[in-house]
Amino acid sequence: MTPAARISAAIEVLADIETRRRPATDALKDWGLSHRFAGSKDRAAIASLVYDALRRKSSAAWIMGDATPRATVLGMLRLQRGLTVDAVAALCSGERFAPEPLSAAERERLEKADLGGAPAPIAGDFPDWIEPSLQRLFDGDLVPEMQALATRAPLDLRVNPLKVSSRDEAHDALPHLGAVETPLSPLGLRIAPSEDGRGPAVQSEPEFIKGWIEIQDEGSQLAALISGVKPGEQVVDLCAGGGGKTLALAAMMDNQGQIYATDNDARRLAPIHDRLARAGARNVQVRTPRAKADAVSDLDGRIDCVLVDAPCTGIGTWRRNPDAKWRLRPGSLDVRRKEQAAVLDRAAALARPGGRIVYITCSILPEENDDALTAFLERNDGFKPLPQADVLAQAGLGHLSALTHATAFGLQMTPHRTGTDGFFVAVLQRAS
Ligand SMILES: C[S@@+](CC[C@H](N)C(=O)[O-])C[C@H]1O[C@@H](n2cnc3c(N)ncnc32)[C@H](O)[C@@H]1O
Repeated sequence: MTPAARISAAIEVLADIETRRRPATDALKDWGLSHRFAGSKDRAAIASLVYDALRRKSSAAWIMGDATPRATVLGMLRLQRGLTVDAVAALCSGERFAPEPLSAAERERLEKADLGGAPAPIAGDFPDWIEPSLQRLFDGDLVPEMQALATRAPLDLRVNPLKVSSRDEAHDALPHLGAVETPLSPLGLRIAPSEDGRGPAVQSEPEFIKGWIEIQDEGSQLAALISGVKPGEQVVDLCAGGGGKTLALAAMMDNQGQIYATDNDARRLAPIHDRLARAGARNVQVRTPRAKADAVSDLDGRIDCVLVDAPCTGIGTWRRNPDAKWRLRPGSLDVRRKEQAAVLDRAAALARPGGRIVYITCSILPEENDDALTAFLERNDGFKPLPQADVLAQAGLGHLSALTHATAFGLQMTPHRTGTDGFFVAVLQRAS
């Protein structure tokens, strides 16, 4: 397919997403099935155009004065991809499979590409109903923060010390990936986003298969490190899901002590077994829930560290999943808040006297972070939040203090401040 034909296809897919209100992945899959001549490079390039258009949906529509799929894609090419007006016009030749030529009005709009005077939800490309919440956290930085969350994310890897002696060794074994060291996590390697949005096939690399590396955002790596778990501790990973944090914790503990990994959704937990085996993590007991029974009821009051990687809206990962931002509804935030209260209360019973709860979300909404903890502390006396400076110093991550947003109870990472996904972390200690 020509680059122009890919643009026509992206406009078609966006129209499908809008008219049928369906997830981008479904619309892209259907498009691929009904256009079998398109190769994998074409499909990846079209997906990348669609996701970039979703990243900049509001701002692209604003500069074009028009919210149609065509206008959104044209505006995105200018705003997100930095194409000149002539380059956009050359793609819109009107020839076979190419979009129609630019109108005089479209040309004029693209020339100006003016976001001056745009309200924050437009300039920062987010749904306007979350503006008051975001304003509480970001205040004057709201637009740059949200613009950073509308960019493409790099692909981050975590080097696994259970399998490889140093980050350098892993880096040197994978020169063709063009990775560089992440600036904040001592275990991270970073592959910059490619122009066409296609990432390298990391999972096919022999070093991945041998367990030397895992795919994990630097923010998620830091959240695990901030937990400060040590060899010999008793740890529950209460929302272990596919085990991203569990693997990081096992490496921090050098396979000594015990991690109990569980989740209330057995299906989410399923991939953890293969991942643990590949990573050489041997101190993890997976507790798969059976029916409604509590899989960790025997551990109440015995645990040094309960990791709560809570279910959340995932707003902090919008760089990777821009479709989600336009699908978020107040009702889903309410559901997540109830789940957060439930997992926190469950964690409280597991912590031993003097033990700690590490509360993590990949959200930037105060409702899911400090507010959830305020309500928890009101329901559970006997816990107190530990000062972030102390927590970071203990974890050997003092350099994060100046970079992250300090909140009432924890710290907030963001793409703008830390170049990571938007992770929140707070540590609460149970009285001895
Ligand atoms: C953010 S995800 C976990 C990601 C995982 N820790 C990782 O690093 O890959 C949140 C998880 O919480 C689980 N969850 C939701 N409510 C829960 C509950 N009441 N008890 C335990 N797990 C719960 C969800 O099934 C989901 O897998």
